[in-house]
Amino acid sequence: MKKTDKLNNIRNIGIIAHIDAGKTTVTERVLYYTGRSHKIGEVHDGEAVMDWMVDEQERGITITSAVTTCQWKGRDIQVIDTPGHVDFTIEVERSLRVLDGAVGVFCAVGGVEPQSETVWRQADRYKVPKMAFINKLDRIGADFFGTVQMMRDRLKAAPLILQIPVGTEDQFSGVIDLIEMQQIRWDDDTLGASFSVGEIDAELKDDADMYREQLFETLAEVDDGIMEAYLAEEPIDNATIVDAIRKATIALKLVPVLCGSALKNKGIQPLLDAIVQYLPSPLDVPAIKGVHPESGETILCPPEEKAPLAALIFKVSMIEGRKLSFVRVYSGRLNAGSDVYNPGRNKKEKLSRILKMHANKRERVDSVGPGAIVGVVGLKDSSTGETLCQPDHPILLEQMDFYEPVISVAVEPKTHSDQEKLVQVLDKFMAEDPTLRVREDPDTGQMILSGMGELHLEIITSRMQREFNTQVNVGKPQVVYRETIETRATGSAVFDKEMAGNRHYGEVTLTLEPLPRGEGNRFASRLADDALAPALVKAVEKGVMESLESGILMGYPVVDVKATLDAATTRESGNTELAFTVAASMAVREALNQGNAFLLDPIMAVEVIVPEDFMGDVIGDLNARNGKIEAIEPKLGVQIIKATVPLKQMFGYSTSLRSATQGRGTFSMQFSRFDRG
Ligand SMILES: Nc1nc2c(ncn2[C@@H]2O[C@H](COP(=O)(O)OP(=O)(O)OP(=O)(O)O)[C@@H](O)[C@H]2O)c(=O)[nH]1
Repeated sequence: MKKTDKLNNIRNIGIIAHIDAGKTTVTERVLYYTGRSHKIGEVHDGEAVMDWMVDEQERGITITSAVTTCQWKGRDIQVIDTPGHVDFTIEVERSLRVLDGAVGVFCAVGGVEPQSETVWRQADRYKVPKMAFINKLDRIGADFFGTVQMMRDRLKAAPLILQIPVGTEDQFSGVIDLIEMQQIRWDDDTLGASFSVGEIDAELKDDADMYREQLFETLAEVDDGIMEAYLAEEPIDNATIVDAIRKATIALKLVPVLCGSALKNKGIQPLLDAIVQYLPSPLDVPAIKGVHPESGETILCPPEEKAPLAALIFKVSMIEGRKLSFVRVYSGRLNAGSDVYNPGRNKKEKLSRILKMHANKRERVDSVGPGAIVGVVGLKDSSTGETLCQPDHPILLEQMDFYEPVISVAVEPKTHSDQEKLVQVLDKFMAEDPTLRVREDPDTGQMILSGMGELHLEIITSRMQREFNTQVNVGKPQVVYRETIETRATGSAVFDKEMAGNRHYGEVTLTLEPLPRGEGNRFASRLADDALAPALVKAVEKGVMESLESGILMGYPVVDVKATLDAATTRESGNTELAFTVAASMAVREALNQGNAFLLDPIMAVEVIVPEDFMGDVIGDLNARNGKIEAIEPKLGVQIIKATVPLKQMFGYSTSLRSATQGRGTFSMQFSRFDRG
């Protein structure tokens, strides 16, 4: 087989969905029908192959994205299972970075829920071509066409219906394929492994004709060839239709829609066919770009074996005490036993093993090329979001933006032996999860964990106790703030000490001034070039930046300030970097004291969906919580209220919304920015 043929055969896909839409069940069925797993694990029995962490089994939700490779009709499909809870959007983003295509799974009863919208928009942002699978057609209240309409309204997607369901709720028996114009019926006795393809039932023929007509109309709108043939009423063969759909999907113009019931084993094989037919191979997506770490010059990473290596670490997991890094190769080859270079850390690393992943089972391989997504053992220092390349061809792939942790809890070890374990365990968690931050409270000595949301921290503290047998008392969740200053202020400090027989001297005057929100921190020097040795200016900058890591009010990071070095005094000898770093840090603290420091609240973007009747109460409640209403959009009998609200006002919101709307309101929220609360 030619190399390009091999790349053509790869489909790197993710399954994205709202919590409970059925991603795990769909993935399970995919593994079953592709022959990699011989038993269907039901999520509600806590047996699913992908959900292998105890916590996930107990909660029935998928927390960690696991990648798994399977084969379908000669193609390699690599599935990344992504989490649906908004606390874990970072995991979703990480996976989206390395995918070439995605399947959105929707529940036919719940339709497109706010969190599916969030994930869908993230996929849009990364320009990921998508398909949709409308699941749970066997459930009471299932509404296939209603869900398709919601895709138009809520996701602003252009759905292309390729199948219509036959029967609904407990009568759901199969689908009509609108391209082949055939009816597919699944055999319940073989868990859906066998199915028959035959003529469309007479009473469904008219519907099928109408939806096939619609399919052509939709396709003709985005494809000139189809348009011409359609207008001229010429016959269009199926291969041409498939080809046009593939092009439109990859060009992000249309979203092919399929349907079924994963739990009842219906609809999965055509979904696999469609993944292969319509979603892109690594050759079909634009080559990603990186930059040269020094010159900043743009470098393209074509999916070619001969090109220099460019690979991205998108996840790090600690499994059985070993660090396993998940890597996507874009260009070149990754070879077991070889050295790779991490330019972000200026470090060489050795790859000891490359593993193809099947949920928690692994297969060793010697070498992989472009398009591969594999687990790698042996990387010591590299972490999530970093690039691996060849030392003689350094490249930095774009950094991923991480979300701010906004909630924290204090944890206290229960016994002395727990105390010893705690630090090690936390180190492991931090290696896996860049959104988790840990610091020690200087006053109480407690460890403070900060994360993306209450559930995120709950899962971490519960894994700590169960997987690592480290028992802790967990405090109440607290909001994580930032600190900044209101007014410009100056600080001066001298550090003059003899330590271990050496004199250290440094004297610094600097000014802090407020910057607009979201600008971050900056450092500048106003000194003439020869006034202070460059190494000492660097030492001042280091002191400033370190000092800004914890503010004077409550020890939260200080943001949005500019520090300018105004003056520095040296002596004949003893002008050390250490002294200038410490003096700078002391000067910053003085300036913070003078600058009217204040707290910045995490402000959340909140979206509430309520039936019309309850709108007044819900808006009143949001106002009472110091929220700002940004938009109100009516939609099919409900109102979508978009608001920004300080996180500290959102504790207990779900209970209060439930009682204000007789349980009919739903909401989602996401971190927006730090600002005055
Ligand atoms: N009736 C019915 N139930 C289904 C179907 N697919 C999944 N379920 C059930 O819906 C629940 C959620 O399914 P999961 O597969 O865990 O959903 P998920 O989207 O992976 O959820 P998270 O992992 O929590 O994000 C489970 O109880 C499944 O058994 C379906 O086609 N029909």
